[in-house]
Amino acid sequence: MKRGALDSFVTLVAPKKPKYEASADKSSHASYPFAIPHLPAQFTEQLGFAPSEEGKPMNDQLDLDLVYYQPYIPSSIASGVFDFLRTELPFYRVKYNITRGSIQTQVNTPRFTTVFGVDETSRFTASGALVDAKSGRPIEASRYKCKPRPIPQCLDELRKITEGTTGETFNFCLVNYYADGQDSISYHSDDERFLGPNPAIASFSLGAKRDFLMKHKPIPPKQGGDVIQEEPKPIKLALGPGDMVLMRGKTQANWLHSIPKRAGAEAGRGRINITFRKAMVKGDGELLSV
Ligand SMILES: O=C(O)CCC(=O)C(=O)O
Ligand SMILES: [Fe+2]
Repeated sequence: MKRGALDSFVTLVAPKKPKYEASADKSSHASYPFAIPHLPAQFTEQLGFAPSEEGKPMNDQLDLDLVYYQPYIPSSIASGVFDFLRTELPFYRVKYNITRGSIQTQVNTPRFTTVFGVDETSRFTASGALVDAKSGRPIEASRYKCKPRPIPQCLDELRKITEGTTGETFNFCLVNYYADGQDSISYHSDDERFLGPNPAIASFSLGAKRDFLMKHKPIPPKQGGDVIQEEPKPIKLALGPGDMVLMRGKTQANWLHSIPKRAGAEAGRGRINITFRKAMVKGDGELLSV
């Protein structure tokens, strides 16, 4: 499968009456298509009370290690933060080509995406230059196929609070926007090599309620023996606005997760998912599940 070019950036239609007061301060960088306003002060203040609820450990199933915050982001600001991010972040739809036989088809990823951050081998200076993490020297032009972009202040505020709560560190942020119930992500695990073994991923939900499905990967029969271990039962979390699921330990190595398409009352509404991850070594831009 050939990963193809990114669609051009789009500005999503602003809600009629934004539920936030836009800050005059903005994050700017040569890699952004436009400046991204800082998190409105009212949201930053309310995030001081996060997490709203204590996290519930979910580790009673084979290879499963989750902490479920229901919610993490205070409900007083959840819908405002959704509107803010939907309006102010530079979302795009990733397109790629698949070839079946001799026929090439272009596939649209069924959701909008935007990615920020850089792995541990590099860092951004205060002026926005990308340098080698150890030497502080400018990195060679060939290091990255896709130019990394610094995490804008509005997401970095949430990243820092999440680090404090979870005791994990994050340097990478992927945001998904599901415009309606037709948008989805198929079963996958976030086990890319650049995330290292046993990655911790903090995954936030805003906007429409959507089901987060998890199932254990097939367990191969034990070699030389007749012991067949059954996979644990699948899990369904009905993620609501402000919820956060921390996935860690052996979860990614052994479980798959997905957000299926959805019909019904919530299908007309959009949903935003923010994931914080820690990229250990440089990746290949391979963060793509359909
Ligand atoms: O939208 C979600 O809750 C999950 C997104 C996800 O699994 C991913 O981006 O890897
Ligand atoms: Fe994922």
